[in-house]
Amino acid sequence: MTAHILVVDDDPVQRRLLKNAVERYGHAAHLAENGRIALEFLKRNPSQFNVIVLDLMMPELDGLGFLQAAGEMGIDTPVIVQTGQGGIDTVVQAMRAGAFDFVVKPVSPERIAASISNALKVDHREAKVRAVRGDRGTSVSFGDIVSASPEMLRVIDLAQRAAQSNIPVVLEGESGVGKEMIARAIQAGGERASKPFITVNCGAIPSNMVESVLFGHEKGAFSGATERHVGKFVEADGGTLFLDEIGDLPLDVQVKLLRAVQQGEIEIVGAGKTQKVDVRLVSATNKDLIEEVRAGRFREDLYYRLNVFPITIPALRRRKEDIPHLARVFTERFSGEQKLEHALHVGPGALALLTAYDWPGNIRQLENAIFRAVVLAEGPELTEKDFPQIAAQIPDFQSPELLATAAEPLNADDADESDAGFAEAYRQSRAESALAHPMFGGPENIIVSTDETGEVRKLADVEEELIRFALKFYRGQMSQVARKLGIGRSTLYRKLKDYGIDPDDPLKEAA
Ligand SMILES: Nc1ncnc2c1ncn2[C@@H]1O[C@H](COP(=O)(O)OP(=O)(O)OP(=O)(O)O)[C@@H](O)[C@H]1O
Repeated sequence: MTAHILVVDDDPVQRRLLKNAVERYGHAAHLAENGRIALEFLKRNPSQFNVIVLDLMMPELDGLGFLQAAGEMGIDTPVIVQTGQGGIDTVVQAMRAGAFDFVVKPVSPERIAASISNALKVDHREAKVRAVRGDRGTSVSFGDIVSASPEMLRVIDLAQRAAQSNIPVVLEGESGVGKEMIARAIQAGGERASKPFITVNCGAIPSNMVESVLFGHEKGAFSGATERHVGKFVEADGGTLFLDEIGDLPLDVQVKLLRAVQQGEIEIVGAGKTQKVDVRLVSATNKDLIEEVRAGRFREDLYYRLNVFPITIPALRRRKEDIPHLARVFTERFSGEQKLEHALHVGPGALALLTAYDWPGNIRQLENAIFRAVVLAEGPELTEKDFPQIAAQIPDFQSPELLATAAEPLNADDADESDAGFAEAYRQSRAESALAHPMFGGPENIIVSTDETGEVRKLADVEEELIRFALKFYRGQMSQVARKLGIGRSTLYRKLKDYGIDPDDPLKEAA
């Protein structure tokens, strides 16, 4: 099948090279000199192209501007962005804006062809997936939030307490750490669960519109106000208003927000009177708000009003224990959404790689990486080969095949800081496993059926080993362990007692 590829690049040499590469692999190339011209093509015929190859640095409308505008137009053609060396921040932004893949310039014809071929598979299969993803609904409970690290368990504990009252909460954390997810869980876990949850991205609204968006306006309130507009505060009445990127709120609107918080009333633009509202506020920021106060960009009085209950959600690289769990949960979910007959597994190589990476775009970036890997996977297991972009960014990543050598002595000098998480845990758990079960020094994830004399082992011994393994595997999360083993929690506790297993240290032999 001939696919139609739109190449958007302001550099004529690049355009020609990409055109040649695209045509060499049997596709038709269409060329645009910048984002504006590309958008015009799309306006004329939104489904004309199968894949878009987009330069990020362009005059008139750059790559990010194009992605945003295309998203607003509902264009869902997979976009491959081209970036210069070291432009990881822009790549993260591009991925966030919906890009499918990225290639680093200068790009070889083979690399761009492979990326186009992947994007074409997504183009075919993803339409179905998108429909399912769109249906997932927005209701999130605390049970949906994957958390294994002590840091995240603490966040959940604080958030659950906040959910019990109407206390204003500020969620702090980098982009993609899960602030909105926690905000939704707070709403769903409290008495306002059945009431509206309204989100406003304060950073995305033009500053002259913020007041009208938040508080609404009457018809004729200002030139262009041809209709009455209901503001977000009124929409959220009785429920929760999630103010995302609160640090971007203009100072004059901050004064009005302060009144809304202090007195529970708002003034609709052009109405000349106030209106009572009952709104629970959850705010989020990826800025250091106190720093914004010091710099005079955020009102101190509003800061103290909103920040009654601050919760900081750490970046994913600070809680690497969560990565394997998130990876498994996302893989299972996307396998289901893809309607795969059997859910894919995440192999140890992939887990080690994903854990070694620092994820500047946090959980959103991990989720997108797994989504793409599941869509494109060929076999029953995701391996490190399914994450080429991640692998390319950790050139000294140690292949897990090497790590899998059981009693290999640990050499701390080998692992740099980013490797430390899973790779170290993996080696340690293998070493511990070999110590605790010296006769089963084979790969950790194998339960051997015969003992050293060649006879079949006792059922109880195998059961004990499996329970110890499951406790380690699910990091002591008892309800998950019981569920996965297919037994009730009370049965699990009885068995722990019978076998003398300490759930906090499952590999320790009973005294
Ligand atoms: N602990 C978690 N378990 C499962 N999924 C998560 C978790 N945290 C975040 N996610 C998923 O990661 C994605 C990003 O999360 P979310 O939008 O809540 O982040 P955010 O911090 O609000 O990002 P931004 O600041 O960019 O708005 C979402 O798809 C969310 O469902």
